Amino acid sequence: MSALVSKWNELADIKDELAARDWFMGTSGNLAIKVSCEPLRFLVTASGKDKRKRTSEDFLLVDRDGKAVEETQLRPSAETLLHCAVFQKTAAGCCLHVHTVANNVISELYGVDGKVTFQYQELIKAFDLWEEDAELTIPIIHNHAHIPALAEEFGEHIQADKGAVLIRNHGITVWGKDGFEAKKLLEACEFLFQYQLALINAKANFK
Ligand SMILES: CSCCC(=O)C(=O)COP(=O)(O)O
Ligand SMILES: [Zn+2]
Repeated sequence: MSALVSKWNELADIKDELAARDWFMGTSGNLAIKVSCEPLRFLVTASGKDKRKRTSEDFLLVDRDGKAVEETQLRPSAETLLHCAVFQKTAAGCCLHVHTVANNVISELYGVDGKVTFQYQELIKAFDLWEEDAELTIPIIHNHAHIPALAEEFGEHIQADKGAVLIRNHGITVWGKDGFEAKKLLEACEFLFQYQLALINAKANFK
């Protein structure tokens, strides 16, 4: 099997799993997986599609600038520049972006601080934080309508081969060395967000 087909199938499987969690509401979300380093080529979701459906037109191959490599009617995701930033700056192999109610509410609650921090939570180990007092800090950036500006600010927070950034009242983008790691990090983040919201709610109702 060619690298392209194998990466296509890997990304399609991840897309199905995230769809099963209902993380692609209203055609939101976009996914990317690296196919080659030299030259940089990656598969990215086509823009505006219902990502819960599996079709032969779900992804297209783009270059390091996010431009389609072959003639196609498909448009790369409107947010392809964020995936470009990840693949240009790191050795990551996969980058996932989803909108969920939990990640949007957390981004609004903590948006004024520009970050949200988690400590004494087992699941921060997904980010290789093993010390008992370790903290996971996720930056929260402004939701610039101008995608190059969004990608610029996003890029300032890409400091390792794995990471996560919240975009205020928009969604989260995570990346990791491969599809398995990126999905693990995304699930860990969503767990932490849901926990935090449940805790705030429980405390408000605690007599
Ligand atoms: C309808 S959601 C608005 C665009 C967005 O934020 C998103 O994640 C999906 O855009 P795409 O171009 O990747 O379909
Ligand atoms: Zn989005």
